[in-house]
Amino acid sequence: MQTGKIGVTTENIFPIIKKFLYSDHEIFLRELVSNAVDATTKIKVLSSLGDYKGELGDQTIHVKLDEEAKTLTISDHGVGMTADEVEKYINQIAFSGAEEFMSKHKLDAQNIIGHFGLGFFSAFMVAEKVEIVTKSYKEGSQAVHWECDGSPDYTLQDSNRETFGTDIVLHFTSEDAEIFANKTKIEELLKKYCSFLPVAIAFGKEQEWDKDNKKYVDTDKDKIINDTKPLWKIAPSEITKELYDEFYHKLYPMAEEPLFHIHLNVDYPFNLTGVLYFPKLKNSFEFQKNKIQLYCNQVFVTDSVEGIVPEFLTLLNGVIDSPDIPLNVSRSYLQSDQNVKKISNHITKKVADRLAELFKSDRTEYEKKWDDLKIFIQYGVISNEKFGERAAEFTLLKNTDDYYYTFEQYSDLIKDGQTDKNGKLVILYTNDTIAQHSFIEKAKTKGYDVLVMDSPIESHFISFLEHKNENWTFKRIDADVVEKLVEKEESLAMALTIEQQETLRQVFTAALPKEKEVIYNVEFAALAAEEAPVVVTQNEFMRRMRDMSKTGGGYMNFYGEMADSYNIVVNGNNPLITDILGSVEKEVDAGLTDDARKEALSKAGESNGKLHQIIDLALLGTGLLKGEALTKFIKRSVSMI
Ligand SMILES: Nc1ncnc2c1ncn2[C@@H]1O[C@H](COP(=O)(O)OP(=O)(O)OP(=O)(O)O)[C@@H](O)[C@H]1O
Repeated sequence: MQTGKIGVTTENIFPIIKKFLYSDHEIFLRELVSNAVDATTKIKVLSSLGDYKGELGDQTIHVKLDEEAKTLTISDHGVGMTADEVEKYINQIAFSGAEEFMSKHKLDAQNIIGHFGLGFFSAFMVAEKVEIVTKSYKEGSQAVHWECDGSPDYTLQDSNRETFGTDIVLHFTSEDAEIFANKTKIEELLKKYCSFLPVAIAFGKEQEWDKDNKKYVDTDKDKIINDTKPLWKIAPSEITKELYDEFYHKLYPMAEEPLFHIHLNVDYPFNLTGVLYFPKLKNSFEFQKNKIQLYCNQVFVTDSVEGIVPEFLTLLNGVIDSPDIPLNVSRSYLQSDQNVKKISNHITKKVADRLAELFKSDRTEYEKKWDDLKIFIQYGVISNEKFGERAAEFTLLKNTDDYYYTFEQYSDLIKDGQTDKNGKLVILYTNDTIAQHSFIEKAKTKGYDVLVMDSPIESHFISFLEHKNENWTFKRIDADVVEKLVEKEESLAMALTIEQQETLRQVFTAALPKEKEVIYNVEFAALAAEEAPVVVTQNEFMRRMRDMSKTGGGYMNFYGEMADSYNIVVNGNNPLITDILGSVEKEVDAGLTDDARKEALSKAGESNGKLHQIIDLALLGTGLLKGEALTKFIKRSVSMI
């Protein structure tokens, strides 16, 4: 057996690091500013421990762009480096001085950003040459000047720099200079990645309006681009609602007031701080996703948290900050990271806790917010089992009179009147109180309660609830005639024989509008004589599958492609129906052969004005009478008058 070490030479690995270290070239700035922040934090720590006894001075980090020379300089007043340290931390890739510093001074991950000892080299993704001019804070240190042109060869020599700290100078490649040697671009990147870093970062000067020249001019004052103590790092007890709202508007300038917030603050078993906001979702969620910003020690990492937090939580807004979310790695790694999983479970729990607390402490207020919260909670219930279990206590159902009920309260309310002959609880709902008005009225007259269920994912939610509660069945209010919505033992006798129903079916079919996109099925029901002669309903199952296919996908697409189908329910006990039957029977000779009879019945149907009128009225009542059929109806009605 032979053992050995695989040889990795810098000549081979360096170009790979340069090219593939990060997918996004712009993060070089994040890395270099983070290093400057780390160096500044270190000197502060050393000073507080008494290991550094001198003055700290102004610690602002300066970022300077020379558009002409195509250079960018990042200057800090941090610990600096001795020649030996440059040798160790810079010349040896993947040796992190940050890690070493933390273990030496027994700090946890909360203070220092760097971990991997790779970030500095991201400079070579955009620069053809990088210089470091640095002087260590240690007494008697010699300042040094390091320079490297992107090949593994570097030079290191003494420098005459007098103050401790570090300047990193990037000379952009001509290609990258086109993008990055631009003030607006650098400012945009600093705002994106560094807005909440804990040390002040200056870029350019504050401007003021020059009345004489009518333009903005630079003042002497440095422009600080960041907020060094962001809200999520402040103890909740010190923050007023106004401050939370103000911070929200800083993050999302165009957004409406949020509904409420959750302040996250965990230090065991992982570190997590943050503030999450519930936006007003109304009844849509398409444009709301991906607004949570993820930070690692106040450094912006990403705003696409999909895969990192559960899907439904991406509807929330706000900031999550955790040093336990690794900065320098790919998304696929992030998703499988154990810490990320724990964090995501924790947030789910916190969100559920907060909702439960709001519900318990002020139900009236909670009910007022329900319409804006509903879609979030429904989405959570469907997609996240743990959340679903918790949400049973604070999920509400709203009826057409704007009363709100928990599941338990609602089933108590309707169980006497709306249990069918098989012992199932029939929950009636509408998704459109205006279009389904006549159905709702009928149901109410019968003593039924009707829920308003109109979110875009309502069909999924309803199917989910039916799946969880075997004893529940949901029916949209136009799924059937009111007498059949909740089926009871006793039903009225039907005045029509089977043969008469068959005759009428053919007559009705001939009179119905012929549309490509719509299928009508003629059915008979034994309703009270004074009920409408014809009612149009839509089968619950088919309709729901079609609705779900619009928001769902997968096998449900099959339903989405099918034509709309409606039931034309004929009230066999209404005198108008017996009247139409009488006139048809008079018209069609009883002794005809089957085919001839069929034809004669069709003719009789097509030419029967009364029949057309009752069908059209029923279609009109459900908003289905359109186009040519509507024009004919109006003409016919006028001539009748
Ligand atoms: N501005 C600076 N001042 C002082 N030391 C620095 C500075 N920049 C880099 N260093 C030293 O060089 C080391 C390597 O930096 P590098 O950015 O490559 O890695 P890191 O910050 O440790 O980790 P990460 O890869 O997570 O950024 C740092 O840990 C630090 O000791």
